Amino acid sequence: MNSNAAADATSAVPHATPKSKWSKPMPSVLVIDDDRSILALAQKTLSAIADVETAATAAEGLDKLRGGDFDTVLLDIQLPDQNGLAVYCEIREFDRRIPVVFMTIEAASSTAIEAMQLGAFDYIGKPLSVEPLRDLIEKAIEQRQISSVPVAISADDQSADTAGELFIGRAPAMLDVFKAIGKVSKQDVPILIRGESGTGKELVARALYQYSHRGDETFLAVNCAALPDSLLESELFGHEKGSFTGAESRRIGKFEQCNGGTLFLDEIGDMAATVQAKVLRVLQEQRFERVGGNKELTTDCRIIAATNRPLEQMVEDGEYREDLLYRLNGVTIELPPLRERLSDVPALIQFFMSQAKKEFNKPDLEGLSPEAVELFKAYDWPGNVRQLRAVIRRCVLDTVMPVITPDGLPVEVTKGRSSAVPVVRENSAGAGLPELVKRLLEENSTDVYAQANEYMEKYVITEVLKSTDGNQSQAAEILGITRGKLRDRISTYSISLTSNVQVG
Ligand SMILES: Nc1ncnc2c1ncn2[C@@H]1O[C@H](COP(=O)(O)OP(=O)(O)OP(=O)(O)O)[C@@H](O)[C@H]1O
Repeated sequence: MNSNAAADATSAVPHATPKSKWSKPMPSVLVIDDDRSILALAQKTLSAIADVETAATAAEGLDKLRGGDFDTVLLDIQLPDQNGLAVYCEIREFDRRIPVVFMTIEAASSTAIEAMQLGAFDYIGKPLSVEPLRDLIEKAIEQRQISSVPVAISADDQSADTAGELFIGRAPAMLDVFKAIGKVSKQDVPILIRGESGTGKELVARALYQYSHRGDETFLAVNCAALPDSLLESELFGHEKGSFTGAESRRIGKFEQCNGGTLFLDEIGDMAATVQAKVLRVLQEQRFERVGGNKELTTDCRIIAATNRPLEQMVEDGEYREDLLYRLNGVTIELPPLRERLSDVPALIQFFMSQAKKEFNKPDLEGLSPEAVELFKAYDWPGNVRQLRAVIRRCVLDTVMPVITPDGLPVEVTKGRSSAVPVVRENSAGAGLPELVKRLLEENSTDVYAQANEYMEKYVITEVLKSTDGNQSQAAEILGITRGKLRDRISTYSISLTSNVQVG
């Protein structure tokens, strides 16, 4: 593929480099320990590399955490008022990206191992040694930096080299989207992003956040379709201890955590009436109560919502509140499906291919043959950009040749323009598993487990979808996974759906 052509096809919202937490002069570290000598030592050791805040109890620490902007937390595993692991879980609830380093009496204690299993960044044994402590905290801060790389929106074709995600597109409809982002990101109003699954709605939400006045504040995303109604309510608004079976402690919801920040509500159409009413109240009055609580709380949280569902129709059918729809769609950004902006396909191919080439270490890969590109441009991409990305990654992973030709493309793409009724394609799996394992063993493969698992997962999902005539809600229920997870797998494995199931 001509890289210049692809470069030309890449565009951007103008421009101001997105704000980053790292523009602040010093990273900041929170140290929570009831031993004053530890606090003093940490303060002295770390002050050269970070602003250090200290807290002597869990309650004080969590308070400071919520009121601050910390890049790493150094946490004692045994605090007087709360178990360190419980504190850790609350920190994760608040912001999953903050690395937490535990301090333990015995460096290899079982609690420390448990903490690592829960996802802690690392642990360090007491008594603390100055240099290992500084090195570890530096590493943690660096990790935080890496995980906070913003979505870049750039005209630069060095796109794939950028650590963050880029927003590719030059089709007129995408330029309108970029303009809209530029226009409304600084206005503190709710925004509704509409478009089919996989068109990039979450990318738009993150770009809106990064270019807003709240770009240095919290950004949290909730997929409303991924949780059952009762859990969604508690996820969004929190709950009081004992408010329902299993509510063993108070939980702070996303609206509260996100005070001052931006909350992205994905799949906003998938909400029970009770949750719709509570969300509407937050939009109107910024007020809500935790589940099982009487105390009225307030939040200053910008809401960005997304949906691929026909909300107007749902209002007509009595499934969705009209007042909520009007509150949400004051400003709407519409993302066109990929089939309506096929001119963006070459740039997207190049972007995803360069990423995959690096990730899968395929230095000899040159690109896609012109015939293959034509087929990509002729296909209608029912799964939109997410599907295109999954197909490219699969091709790059599978190819043993420097150029990917039509032979290396999935059958739905090579069939030319796909029919309006997509198909659940037969996966020749199931019976083929023993052969696959045998072949992988013969090839001295070192990822037999991953490949066999993928093969099985694809088979199981395809079979269940066939049994439900492509109905995803039923299939998710039968499989015992959320609809969000199912959608993700369908897209990853490029499974196409129909209500009239055929075997390809
Ligand atoms: N214009 C684009 N440029 C680069 N990558 C893109 C673009 N649009 C989408 N993507 C990528 O495609 C994938 C799907 O995008 P995203 O999750 O934003 O879609 P979505 O519309 O929110 O989907 P869903 O409705 O299923 O949640 C992501 O990996 C995203 O980074």
